[in-house]
Amino acid sequence: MEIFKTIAALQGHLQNPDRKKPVGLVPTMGALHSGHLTLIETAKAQTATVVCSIFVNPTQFTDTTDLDKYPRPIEADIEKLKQAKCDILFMPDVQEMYPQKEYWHLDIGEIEHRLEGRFRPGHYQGVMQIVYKLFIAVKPDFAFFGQKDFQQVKVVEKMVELKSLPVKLVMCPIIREADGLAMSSRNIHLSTEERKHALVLSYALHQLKKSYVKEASAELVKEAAEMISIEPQVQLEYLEIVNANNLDNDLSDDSKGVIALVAAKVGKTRLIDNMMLS
Ligand SMILES: Nc1ncnc2c1ncn2[C@@H]1O[C@H](COP(=O)(O)OP(=O)(O)OP(=O)(O)O)[C@@H](O)[C@H]1O
Ligand SMILES: CC(C)(CO)[C@@H](O)C(=O)[O-]
Ligand code: BAL
Repeated sequence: MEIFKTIAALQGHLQNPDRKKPVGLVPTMGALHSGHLTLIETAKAQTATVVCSIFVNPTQFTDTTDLDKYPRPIEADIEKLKQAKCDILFMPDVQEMYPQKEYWHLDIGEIEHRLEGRFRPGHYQGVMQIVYKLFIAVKPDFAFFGQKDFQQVKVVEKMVELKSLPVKLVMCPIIREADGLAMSSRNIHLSTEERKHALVLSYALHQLKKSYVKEASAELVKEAAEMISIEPQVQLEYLEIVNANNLDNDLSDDSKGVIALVAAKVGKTRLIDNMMLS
């Protein structure tokens, strides 16, 4: 695996005529787990050169403590990527990606402000800013994202459309621990007790999936939210059933599916999860 820390070195390498196309990009913030490795595996199956980026992007953090304590086990990450036979690792520092202070704003409408956007205002502008920079640096034919960050996929989709970027997005399924907890780099912050309480999130989503009928969705959300709220150390931020096409509460045209999304703090750790219901 080749490792690059600068855009110039990465581009020099990618422009080599021996470099096989298509190129697939897997953007991450590191602290890699099986969810990330599944993205790499999918990228390997669908493209000829796989670039994984590891960059803890400061502009998408709305909480400085969250940024400071974000796990950064870089040596272990490099080892995992080598074992997964990733072709290229791009791991720039903050100075490389943001050599100067710059303004970014792209109006993508309501989709930015719903759900995560309500609790992390400005988060998706930061995500779009860095994903745009990565797309310009790597020029991938395909980019791979996890369904765990479903709203992020929708946001990036909108950016790709508005900026007319020649990249195809591939969304990969959520990888879970054996007991149902969605894998997340932030799970390592959970104590043993909190880890048990966190299970209520995936359990509530499974219950919603089992009992989902469109007409009863408000009632079902209320019941599931109550179940989450009574779990010790779990503070629910949102639980919503929305149209998977536009994240709107209007389910009248549900031809692109319906999805339940949840976010909660478990102790001090903020977790998200979601599940398609139809
Ligand atoms: N459990 C998972 N299953 C599938 N994809 C995942 C999973 N967890 C993360 N991803 C995807 O990996 C990519 C990089 O995510 P990131 O590095 O932020 O990891 P994370 O585990 O989501 O971390 P965080 O704790 O910050 O949410 C994103 O596209 C994300 O959706
Ligand atoms: C896409 C991403 C790597 C941008 O920093 C990040 O939001 C993430 O890890 O999902
Ligand atoms: N996985 C999304 C990145 C973030 O939480 O900032």
